[in-house]
Amino acid sequence: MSRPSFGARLAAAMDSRGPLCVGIDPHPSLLAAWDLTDDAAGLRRFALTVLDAVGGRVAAVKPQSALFERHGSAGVAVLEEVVAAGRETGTLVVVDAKRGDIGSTMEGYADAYLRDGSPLAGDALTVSPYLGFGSLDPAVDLALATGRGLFVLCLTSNKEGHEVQHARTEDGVSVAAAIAARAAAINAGADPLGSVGLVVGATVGDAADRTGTDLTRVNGPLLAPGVGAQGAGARELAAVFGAARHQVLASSSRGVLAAGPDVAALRAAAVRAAEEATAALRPS
Ligand SMILES: O=c1ccn([C@@H]2O[C@H](COP(=O)(O)O)[C@@H](O)[C@H]2O)c(=O)[nH]1
Repeated sequence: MSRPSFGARLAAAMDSRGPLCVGIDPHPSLLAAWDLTDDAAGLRRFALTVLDAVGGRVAAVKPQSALFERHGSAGVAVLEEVVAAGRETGTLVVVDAKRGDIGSTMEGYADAYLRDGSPLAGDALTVSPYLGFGSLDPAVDLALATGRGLFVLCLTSNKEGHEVQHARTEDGVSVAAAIAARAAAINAGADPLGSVGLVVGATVGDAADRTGTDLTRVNGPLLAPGVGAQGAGARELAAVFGAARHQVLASSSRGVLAAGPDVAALRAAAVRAAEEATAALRPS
């Protein structure tokens, strides 16, 4: 039996657990702070501790692939284990690997991260549209066919993102607005939310307005990193997303992970972050 769409599953998860994604980012400095070794065994302990604390309690978790890949095949094996264990908890797993390539090799990435039975396939994948939005077609097709989702980089949280994302295409439309329009076209008619989301940093201030990016028309989830360690909080979430805020999945990694390794303290930090995100994004 086919699973419901990612958009529907995420909407339900955000309604029941709050609009928070906890990033699983095993930075060397955090491993040291948790008294863990900077190797595959340390990664494994770190990531499984985070899942123990927040699995089944938050809408989503987001393992950061780079920090597993830096340990080579042993690190990737841990990422595979974390993806499977995360899905077992019922919390949605967004693999943050920011993949993007020409169409023919994008098929390979889609197969790795979005195919049923692939060990790296979570519930959604972050992808980069900067080889052209159409180059993502293999990922879009496979995600929609398997009930998975994508988060397409649109207005990223880093200070350099504007160099590319605010630039104007030959039609005079900003790159960010063009990406948002392509996602909106794929999501048209989906209820309650489409499965092709965007990444829009909680740190981007009024960039959506300045680039003419209409987030309310995307009809898909908006993954908002930048909460916590990058300086954004409830005020920024409300200001950046305005009328699109009910679509937002706020994401915090170091802001929650700094509370570890104690499981109860991690859980409490995640609950606090989820309450803050709920107050900012879903005011009653
Ligand atoms: O625009 C983006 C896209 C992705 N990220 C990722 O989110 C986390 C942020 O970690 P914090 O510790 O909460 O700063 C990290 O994995 C980034 O690669 C982003 O920050 N901005």
